[in-house]
Amino acid sequence: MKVGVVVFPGSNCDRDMFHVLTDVFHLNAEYFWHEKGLPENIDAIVLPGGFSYGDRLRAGVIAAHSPIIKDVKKMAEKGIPILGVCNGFQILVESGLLPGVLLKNESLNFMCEWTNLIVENNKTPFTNKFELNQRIPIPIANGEGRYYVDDDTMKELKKKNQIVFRYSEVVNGSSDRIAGVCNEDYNVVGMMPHPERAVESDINPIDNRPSSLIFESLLTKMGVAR
Ligand SMILES: NC(=O)CC[C@H](N)C(=O)O
Repeated sequence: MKVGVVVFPGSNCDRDMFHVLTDVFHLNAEYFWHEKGLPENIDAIVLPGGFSYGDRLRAGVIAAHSPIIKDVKKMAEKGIPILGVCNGFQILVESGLLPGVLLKNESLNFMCEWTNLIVENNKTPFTNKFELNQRIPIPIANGEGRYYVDDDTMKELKKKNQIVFRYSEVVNGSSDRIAGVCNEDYNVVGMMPHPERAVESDINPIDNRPSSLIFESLLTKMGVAR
């Protein structure tokens, strides 16, 4: 199986993500520059974090108009697992693949700290190894991390079980403490915290096991034994 890691001008977590996919989880991964198309033989896609186009206008909005997004949308329709992390999540909402928008944190500060997530939906390709309500210690690093949806969309999200992760406490003013959501088919997931910074014990002072389950869920979904 092959995972495509999409790279935009200003992506800066692409190598960390690639390292984790290949060196930690022994997956076959390949970088794809945003101006290119995606080949048919891609089994999963990751949009990594960073500052695409310097977060100009609004984080993720310019990257959402990149040529590669057309192919990402086609893959999403086919049901291929797609994960957006931080700026990747911002790009997924700006491209319309996920509902809502990421606004500046309530504090207006860039926030770089450890948070705790609670798993709210364990039926996605990135959460199938979790128990519901399982806690994930995981770092955030963003300026525009405040997830916002209007009341009607919030009702829909709840009805369709599209809230995947919540912060255990108020972190940045996100609607309903939402840290990650999925599309109606559950195959497209976006999250603000960085699992690729939390799966190795030497850089995770708390517990690297829960974040690892995000990648192990993908392995399970793809039928890759571990
Ligand atoms: N870590 C990242 O992906 C960068 C954060 C993001 N572009 C922001 O500051 O909102």
